[in-house]
Amino acid sequence: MSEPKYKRILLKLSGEALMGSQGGGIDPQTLHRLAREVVDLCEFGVEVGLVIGGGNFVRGAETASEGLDRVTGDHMGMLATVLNALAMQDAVEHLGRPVRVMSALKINQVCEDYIRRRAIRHLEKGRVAIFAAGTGNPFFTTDSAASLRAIEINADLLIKATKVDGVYSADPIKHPDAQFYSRLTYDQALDQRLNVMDATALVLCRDHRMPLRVMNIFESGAVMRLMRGEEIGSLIETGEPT
Ligand SMILES: Nc1ncnc2c1ncn2[C@@H]1O[C@H](COP(=O)(O)OP(=O)(O)OP(=O)(O)O)[C@@H](O)[C@H]1O
Ligand SMILES: O=c1ccn([C@@H]2O[C@H](COP(=O)(O)O)[C@@H](O)[C@H]2O)c(=O)[nH]1
Repeated sequence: MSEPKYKRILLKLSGEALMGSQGGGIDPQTLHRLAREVVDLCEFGVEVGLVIGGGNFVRGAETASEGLDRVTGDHMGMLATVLNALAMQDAVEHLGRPVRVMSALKINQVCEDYIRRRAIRHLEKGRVAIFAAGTGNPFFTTDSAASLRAIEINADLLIKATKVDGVYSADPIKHPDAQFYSRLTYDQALDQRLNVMDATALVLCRDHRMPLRVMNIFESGAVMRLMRGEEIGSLIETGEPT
């Protein structure tokens, strides 16, 4: 396929995967590999919005269980996503691709504020737009931020690139014999509590008919193959009303 199957995508990258084999932080080789893949997608003609998690640094729910105030922990988590976004901006820029970080929290000496119309303009101009600081609100996750931004920028597809190959009947890390689903509806994922993505994010995508592809972040070149028309990972869609 010489034309990409999807014109505009929102790619959600797992923060935790960025740490590579290290116990935390950012592994430079993993960062570079992912940046290369993003730039390759742009060169193929895909407009790419990115959301990167913060799990390689802080998760508010985890720090709360250790005694830190939940909202403070969530603020720390959102700032962690800014660290990842800035690192990715640098890596993408080094590969010669124009890129902008836009933050949901105001830190405009470091990066741009998130303004929807500006974000769309960046994408139209072929710049990678990295949406940092999640939704800007505590008690949410970057999965919800990814769903929100995908809908706002009118993406053709939301991709969650994570640590597993797709959606299973149960968490495949805890249940290696779980069944793989290549296609399912949001209602199925919600009813069966298939926790590959949080419920808020799934409901938002379902209600706005945003298709979601869940795939493995560690499989090099997989997003490009998807753009070339291959079936990779699991596709979640809004079912037809009964
Ligand atoms: N039914 C399921 N199918 C597939 N994965 C599942 C399922 N239930 C739970 N999971 C887990 O969900 C995880 C993906 O979500 P998680 O929020 O942990 O990661 P992420 O959003 O990619 O990372 P980060 O929070 O670092 O950005 C998978 O690694 C998998 O272990
Ligand atoms: O809208 C949001 C997004 C994120 N957070 C906090 O950041 C961390 C890291 O994000 P992950 O999705 O877990 O990678 C998250 O655990 C929250 O603490 C937030 O508060 N609001």
